[in-house]
Parts: sequence; structure tokens; C-alpha cells
Amino acid sequence: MWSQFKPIVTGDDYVESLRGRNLTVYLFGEQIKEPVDHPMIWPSINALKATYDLATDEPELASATSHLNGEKVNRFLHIPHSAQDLVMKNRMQRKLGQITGTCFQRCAGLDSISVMHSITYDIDQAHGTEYHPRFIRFLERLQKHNQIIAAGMTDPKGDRSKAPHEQADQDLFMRITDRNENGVFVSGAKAHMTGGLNSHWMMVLPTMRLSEHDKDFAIIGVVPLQAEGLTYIYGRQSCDTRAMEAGDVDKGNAQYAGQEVLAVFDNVFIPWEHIFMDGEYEFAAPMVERFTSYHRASYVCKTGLGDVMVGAAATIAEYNGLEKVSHIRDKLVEMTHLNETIYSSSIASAHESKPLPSGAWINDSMLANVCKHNVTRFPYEISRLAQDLAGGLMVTLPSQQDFESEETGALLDKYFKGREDIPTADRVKILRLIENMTLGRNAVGYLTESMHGAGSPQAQRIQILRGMNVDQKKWHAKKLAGIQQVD
Ligand SMILES: Cc1cc2nc3c(=O)[nH]c(=O)nc-3n(C[C@H](O)[C@H](O)[C@H](O)COP(=O)(O)OP(=O)(O)OC[C@H]3O[C@@H](n4cnc5c(N)ncnc54)[C@H](O)[C@@H]3O)c2cc1C
Repeated sequence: MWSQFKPIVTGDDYVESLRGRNLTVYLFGEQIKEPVDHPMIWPSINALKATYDLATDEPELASATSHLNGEKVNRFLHIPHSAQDLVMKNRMQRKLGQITGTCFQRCAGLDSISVMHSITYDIDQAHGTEYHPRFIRFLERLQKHNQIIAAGMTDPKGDRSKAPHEQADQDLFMRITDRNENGVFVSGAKAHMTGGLNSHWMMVLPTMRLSEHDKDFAIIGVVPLQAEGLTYIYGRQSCDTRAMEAGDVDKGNAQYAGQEVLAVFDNVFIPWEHIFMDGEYEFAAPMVERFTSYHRASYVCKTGLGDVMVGAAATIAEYNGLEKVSHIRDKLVEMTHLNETIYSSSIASAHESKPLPSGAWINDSMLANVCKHNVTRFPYEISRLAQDLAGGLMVTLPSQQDFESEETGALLDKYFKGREDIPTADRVKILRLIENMTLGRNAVGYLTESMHGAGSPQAQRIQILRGMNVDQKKWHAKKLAGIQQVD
């Protein structure tokens, strides 16, 4: 696998590296020969390409010094070894959100390698296994080849009230089906895989706490995307077929989009060198908890999209001649306040990060959960305010073809004009962008991914409950109230 592709340097190298892999991919009920050339898939590849381009354009921000060998590596392949590493990661994520206005699909992979550094170390300490040096060998090659890894954590899960071993269909959680002297075979599926086609590797990890009855489900490993037995079924996004229409205006954001796929594993082989957990079920819960500490802070990326939303709302207000009106300004202030509240919880969780025994640093869990919980709400309110400022035209606009038609173009240009000095075409473009991010293709990334990615809201509330130490808070309150404390 490593020798199949030369190390990636530029964004263009990355795009080329995705070609010719013969992946089994289905979209609209048909198999796709070359995903890279599909107009609906291309914008999602372009969003990932931006992560390579940024490393070239702003190396201070988007690259880092590998702790393994001192080489410069893409920051998406760098294990955080200080609070500053996590702060820089957050800044890079916000920047990429601003550049793409969508999900650029690399955060879950980064967070999965970050958690593997400490979990493999801890399993080795407890069981005398060799997972950590194995993982380090894999990471070294991943960094050298500058490839992308996606994280497949979410199993389809079937009946949510039941544990993996209790499901009627055992494939609803990924499990080991067979093993030989060289490795193990796994079956099952990973759902909602962000960048699932646009990556080179996929890490599979358990999605929840496991018991000793779930030993066969306690598997962590990496597979190349072209591994035998893998089938990908492409996820639809709202308004996605606009990408296949002529013209760019109605797309709202013609350049960038996210991607999610269902990856189905039919007895896929994972060799020992790529296995980082095999049956140590008691480490599933700490692994998930640590992963979420990283990943919930990664949702800082949505503040980059929030910046675009504030900018789009301010622009439409300006084009409507209303930018100085007090309620408009106040709504822009409210949007900014919400957006910066998300940012502050994330960046604080990075500043408050701590080292783990393996040497990797990890975000403060409480603040990361607060960040993600903010993200499950505030982008919806920011979107509501953007739609308020946009006016109804954002959902009743005729098509680009009507604007270009000899019969109707002049009428639309006349009646959809805002401020005299602003071309109608520009007013239409900014309205389409707001539509794209609040109702269209990139609302997947800005809204529903904000809701469910890295765990639905209740998952954060459970973590906040665990960490909130209410007894200590009661102690402080009672002391000030003059109540005699028993302990
Ligand atoms: C756009 C997008 C991108 C994503 N990307 C990735 C990715 O790259 N990799 C990855 O691994 N995952 C990814 N995810 C998956 C994400 O982590 C899950 O969506 C999330 O964990 C919720 O799981 P679910 O979608 O199965 O929802 P469900 O589990 O069906 O949850 C639905 C509701 O039921 C509640 N619920 C569920 N189970 C229980 C229970 N046992 N008791 C009480 N209430 C319960 C939840 O709180 C929620 O309110 C992505 C999701 C989205 C939407």
C-alpha cells in the first residue's frame, strides 16, 4: 500500500493520489468508476485539498514539527505534545472553516491518531502488548507519505437499548469474524464516514463502552481504503444534485462541500502490524472518552463557518441598504457573540490541556464538552439570524438560467435589485450562499453535523454531569451560607 503512491507534497499531488484505486462505490444505485471525476464528489475532495494548500501557504499554522523525527509534517498528522500544539490546531481549524465554508473532513482522523498514541501506550502498560511501538511505526509512515486517515467510529448500532453482543444481527457493530497467524478479519459497517472516500486510510474504533461479553467487538485497526471486502455507499446531501447542473450560482458554494459515506466491511483483513487493540474491551470506554475530548474541541471549525455566516449576513444587509440600521447591527453582534462563545470554550480547552503518560497532550474534557454542546445550538441560532437578515428571497429565487434568459433576465435583474450601486447578480450570489449553509449542501456540515458529530447533545450532558463535581460546589455554597459542614 505504501509503495503504491509517492509521498504527497502539494494539494494537486493529493488529488492525483486518489485516482485509480478501484474502490467499490455506489451513488444513485450505480457503481462509480472514478469518484474523483464525479461533479457531486469533486467539491468534497477540493475541501480536503485545502488542508494541503494551507500547509504550503501558511506553514506556521498548518504544519508542525513531528515529535518522532523532527521533520515538518502536516498538522493533521501531528500528535499534540503541548498546549500550544492544541491551540494551533484550533486556529488552523477555524481558518479552514473560513476558507471552505464546509467540513474539510480531516479532524476525526487527526483526533483518532491523537487518542491512539495514549491508548496503545496504556494498553501495553496493563497487558504487556506491543501496540504502542506498532502504532508509532504506522504513524511514521503516515507522516512521511503525508496521507489522510479517516475515523470510522460510529457503528450502525441497531437497537440502541442493547449492547453489541445483544443485537439480533451481530454485524450492527463491527466485530472480529475470523483470525489467522497474520491478523484478523472484521465485518460490519461504519456509518456517516466523513471524507470516507477522500482518504487513504480508515481507522476503525469501537463506538462505545464494551463489556467482557463484547470482546469480539473490541477491535481497533487501520485499513487502506482499497482493502478487499470494502463497499462504500455515498450519502446524499440536501440539494446535492445542483452540483451536476450547469452554472455555479445556484450551488451557493460551488467550490467546497463535505462528504459522508457508509463503509461496509465484508470479512476485511487487518494484519497485526495495523492492529492497535484486540480484545482489551476495558479500554474502549477510556478510548471513547479521550477521543471525544479531542474531537468535541475540534468542532471549533464551525466558528470558521460562523465567520462566513456573519459575513454573508452583513453583506446582504449592506446590499439591501440596511447596514447602519440598529436592529441589523445588533443581530450581527448577537451572531458574533455566539460564534466567539464557541471559540472561547474550544481554545480554553486547548490552553487547559494536560499531558498523558504516553507524552501526548489532551484537551480539558469539561471545556471540550461545553464547546461541543455550544456547537449543537449556536449555529442554529446564527443561521436563524442570517435567514432573518436575508429576507424571503433566499428561498424563492429563480434559477441561474432564468437570470440568463433573454425573456426573463432583464425582469429579474430589475425586480431583484437591492441598492442601486450593487449588481443584482451579487445580491443573488450572497443569498445563495446563505441558502447553501442553512438549508442546502453545507447545512449538513454547519447544522446537523454540529448537532450529532462527535456525539449527540445528550452525550455531552452526560460528560458534563460526570465532571461537574457538584459536591464541591455544594461545599462552597454551604460554607458561605454558614451551614455547618459534616465533612
Ligand atoms: C455529518 C456527520 C458526519 C459524521 N462523521 C463521522 C465520522 O467521520 N466518523 C464517525 O465515526 N462518525 C461520524 N458521525 C457520526 C456521529 O458521531 C453520530 O451521528 C453520533 O454519534 C450520533 O449517533 P447516531 O447518528 O447513530 O444517532 P442515534 O444514536 O440514533 O441518536 C439519536 C437520538 O437518540 C438518543 N440515543 C441514542 N442512543 C441512546 C440510548 N442508548 N439511550 C438514550 N438515548 C439514546 C441520542 O441522544 C439522540 O438524541 C457523523 C455524523 C454526522 C451527522
